[in-house]
Amino acid sequence: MIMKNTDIQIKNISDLKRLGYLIIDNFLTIRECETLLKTIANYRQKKYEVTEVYRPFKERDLRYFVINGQQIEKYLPEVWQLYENVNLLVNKVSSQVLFPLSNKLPAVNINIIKPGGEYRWHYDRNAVTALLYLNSVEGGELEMYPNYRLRFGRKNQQFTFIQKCLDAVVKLKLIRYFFGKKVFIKPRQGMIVIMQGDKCLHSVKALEGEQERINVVMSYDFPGVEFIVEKGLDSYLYTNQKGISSDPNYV
Ligand SMILES: O=C(O)CCC(=O)C(=O)O
Ligand SMILES: [Fe+2]
Repeated sequence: MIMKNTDIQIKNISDLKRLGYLIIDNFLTIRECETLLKTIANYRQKKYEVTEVYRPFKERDLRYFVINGQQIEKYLPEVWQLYENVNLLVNKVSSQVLFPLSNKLPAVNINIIKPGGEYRWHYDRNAVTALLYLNSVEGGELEMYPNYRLRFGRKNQQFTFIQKCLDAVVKLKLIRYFFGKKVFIKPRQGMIVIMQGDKCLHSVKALEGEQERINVVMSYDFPGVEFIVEKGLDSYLYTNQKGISSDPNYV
């Protein structure tokens, strides 16, 4: 079973709070990654659900394939187990008590980006996200502006109009250039990146070469957090449903 000892010594344990993100190389061994990749390949061979999502977007599109958390719980229990194990690590490095999301669809995902695919600029809706990279690829860097958000506060967990405006301003290329500090993280097999997803503006650069980019995206939050925007964002991220024009992260 893939079960990393979460008691590993982490030299840069304070990075999450200090920088907004933390990188642990070789969190999984090459062998563990290859085993997971094989399990995912078997899942795909059986023609279980993998949703293709393509939404053109200013500057960078959302173009990827995803296996959602409901499918993972049912058909890929080892990945669900990993999600629960990584929860311990996330609590340790954040010094917080966080939990898997109660909405299983976005809780843990396998993202598959094909050559030319990319992932739009965004904030995650949850507090902490762990990204586990199962292979090393050309291009497809995670680009991030850590701790780069002006917060106006939330009303009933719903983003206000003012928050939407603030986000739109800080996302502007020129504003990012002058006020942000961009970090590039090249996907390396077995590496895990833990970040404050709702504070770090991030995206994935277009993938180059021939190989697919496969990673596991694990989301955690405080107990009882519910997102009013949930239904809209779920169909935005996990389906190709038409007629969703604006970003349902905000209302
Ligand atoms: O794949 C990555 O590196 C980031 C994906 C991401 O930001 C997300 O799924 O929310
Ligand atoms: Fe994200």
